[in-house]
This record gives sequence, structure tokens and C-alpha cells, in this order.
Amino acid sequence: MQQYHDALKTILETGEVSTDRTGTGTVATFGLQSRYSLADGFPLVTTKKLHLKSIVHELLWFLSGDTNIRYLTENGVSIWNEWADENGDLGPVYGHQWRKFPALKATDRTDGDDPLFLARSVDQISDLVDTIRTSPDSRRLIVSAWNPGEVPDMALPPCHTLWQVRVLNGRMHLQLYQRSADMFLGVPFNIASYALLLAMLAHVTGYEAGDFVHTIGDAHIYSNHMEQVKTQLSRSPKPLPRLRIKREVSSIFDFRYEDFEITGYDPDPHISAPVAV
Ligand SMILES: Nc1nc(=O)c2c([nH]1)NC[C@@H]1CN(c3ccc(C(=O)N[C@@H](CCC(=O)O)C(=O)O)cc3)CN21
Ligand SMILES: O=c1ccn([C@H]2C[C@H](O)[C@@H](COP(=O)(O)O)O2)c(=O)[nH]1
Repeated sequence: MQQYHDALKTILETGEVSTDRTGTGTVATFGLQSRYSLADGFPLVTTKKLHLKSIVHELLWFLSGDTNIRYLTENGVSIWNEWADENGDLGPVYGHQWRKFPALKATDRTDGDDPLFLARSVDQISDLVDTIRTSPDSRRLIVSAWNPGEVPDMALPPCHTLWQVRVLNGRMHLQLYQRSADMFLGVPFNIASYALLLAMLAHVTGYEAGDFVHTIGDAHIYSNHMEQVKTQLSRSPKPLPRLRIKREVSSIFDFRYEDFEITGYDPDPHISAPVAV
């Protein structure tokens, strides 16, 4: 995970001090890209201990279309607690947009002068897998969580905004555009989560998992994470662990928590940090 350390160093060396919504203050760089080849191992940060459990459950929860934190809390995952309302709801966040992106289709009928629309919803994940199967050379394999009409109703507008898949020579690649990135707390989760998603998509469609390309808009280190980042950068990255999918799974929606095994993960101790709300 030298790439992750390099990104942190770039922000410390070239970033600019900024105010932000949470009132915490950051050092930020706008526009940063890193590439993680899954052939080198599974990109789980080794210079602090990460809980893969939270990452796997969060991804399965997104894929199920759920936007209430109940499933997460039942599985001991608390990372979304601060943003949920009293019923555990987050509004139409990732799961909703991935599986039920609302769309209107114009019809040729009218009501007086007003055009009539047909309301439907788009299951972007099913469509993605179907298109990979029917048109593997497609350059249109995109999933968007950014829905301008619904952003005001979301507890937090999506940070991982849009992603694209591309299959080249039997290898599947995935690129994420992340509009805003908490480099110390959120990003290690985001990298592992999208690498896992790539491994799952490659598994169900029969391709080799290739590169995860992480493109970031505002890449920031919060002012109250500086000591933690320095501690982490004083440590040396170790060889990456390996991910194994233990069972033959044919649908992207059939994965279970128990299907994943990580071997060879020998991280340095955990470094705790406050999350900016
Ligand atoms: N400021 C901020 N940073 C984020 O990374 C973030 C948000 N807000 N809001 C929405 C989600 C929630 N995410 C989070 C929230 C908390 C942790 C966190 O506290 N991580 C700890 C322990 C995690 C655990 O329980 O396994 C860590 O040390 O990584 C990580 C990601 C990512 N997102
Ligand atoms: O998956 C995620 C979700 C959130 N973040 C971080 C990025 C920012 O620090 C905050 C969001 O604040 P905005 O003011 O809406 O940008 O959450 C992340 O890194 N990864």
C-alpha cells in the first residue's frame, strides 16, 4: 500500500489549509489518483489494523439496496450511526441509488398540454452485470450514486459518487470517482470496499480482477488526524494479504459474509481517530 502512503505524503507536502462543513479544518489537495493492482494482493492497509468485517457488511448492505442502519447495527457495524435519524434511516443513499435509481420515461401521451411520464426505477447493478455479460467491450459500464434531485433528502450526499468498469484482455478494472475523501478514516475503507466489489464482479462474470483506480476530487486530512497520519507514515507497508472467495457464487446478490477469507494480514496496531460529523 505504498500508493496510499504516497497520497498522504502528497497532501502533507503540497496540500492547502481549508475550512470545511464540519468546522474541523483540513489540509486538502484537489485531484489525486492512485492505482491498486489486485494481482499484487488485496489492498487492505497494513500500517494500521482495519476491520474487514465492517467493510464487507457495508458493501453487502449497499448491494441489497438497504438504506436503514438496522442490518449494520445487528452485525456490530457502527460507522453510519452518527448520520442516521431516530428510525435508523439515512434517506435515499447508496443502496437506493444503486438498486432503485428513480427515473422518468417520457410517453407520447399528454394530459392537456402536459406530457405524461412513466415512473420506473433502474437497478443499476443488475443492468451492469447483464451488460458485462452481453457486451464485455462496453465503455458504458457506469453506476452513479449521484442523483441531483434526491441529494437534499440524503443524510450525506454520496462521497463515492460514480464508478466505471472496463474489461480488457480478460481482466476487469474498476475506477471510482470520489468527490470528497477523508484520507485517514474513510479512504482505507473505500479502497478495500471497491477492491472487494471488483473481486466480486469479476468472480460472477468469470474475469480476472485487474486494477482498482481511485480518482479523488477533494483529498483531505483533517486537522485532528495529523498526529495519527505521522504515526502511520513512520511505519513501513508490509506485503498485502490475499482475498479468497470460498464458494462458487453466480449472482452478485448471493454473496454472504462467510464467503470471504483474508489470509496473510499482519497489520501494525490500530490507530484511533475522531470522525468529523
Ligand atoms: N468525516 C467523515 N469521514 C468518513 O470517512 C465518513 C463520514 N464522515 N461519513 C460517512 C461515512 C462513514 N464512514 C466511516 C465512519 C467512521 C469510521 C471509523 O471510525 N473508523 C474507525 C473504526 C471503524 C470500525 O468500527 O471498524 C477506524 O479506525 O477505521 C470509518 C468510516 C466513512 N464516511
Ligand atoms: O465513504 C466515504 C464517506 C465519507 N467520506 C468523508 C469525506 C468527508 O470528510 C466527509 C463528507 O463530508 P462532505 O462535506 O459531504 O464532503 O466524509 C469518505 O471519505 N468516504
